[in-house]
Amino acid sequence: MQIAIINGPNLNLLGKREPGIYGSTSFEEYFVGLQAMFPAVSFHYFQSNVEGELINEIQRVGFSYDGIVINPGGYTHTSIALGDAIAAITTPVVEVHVSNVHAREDFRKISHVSAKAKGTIAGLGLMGYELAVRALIEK
Ligand SMILES: O=C1C[C@@](O)(C(=O)O)C[C@@H](O)[C@@H]1O
Repeated sequence: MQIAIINGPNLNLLGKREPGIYGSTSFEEYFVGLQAMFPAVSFHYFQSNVEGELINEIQRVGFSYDGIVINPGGYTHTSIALGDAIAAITTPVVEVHVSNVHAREDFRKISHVSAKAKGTIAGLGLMGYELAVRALIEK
């Protein structure tokens, strides 16, 4: 089983960035444990701060992989093109947010991705990624 994890802008700074909101673990550290939790899954990790690169990656994996876990970062709230890319592909997508976007500024309550995703997990920290993987495996 092949699952792609796609992280959007500023998520390369997890662990350093606003640790009170996003925690003090980097994604790279967390990813080691995540892979150990699901030995039967072949993971591919991609992070970019560039909207078009995220769309290219969604298109690249979106017709052959078994699942995509995406945290689109700030593009969640602004990018119609990212939502369109998720609507265009056949691979199921689970949207993850480390923080509880519904308990923060109003602009974070809007997502151009949620309606195109199988489901959304928000506010459970990095654990959201493992829950998303479980959902993709069990569906
Ligand atoms: O960059 C991010 C991270 C985020 O997607 C999260 O994981 O909580 C929430 C977004 O609002 C924010 O722009």
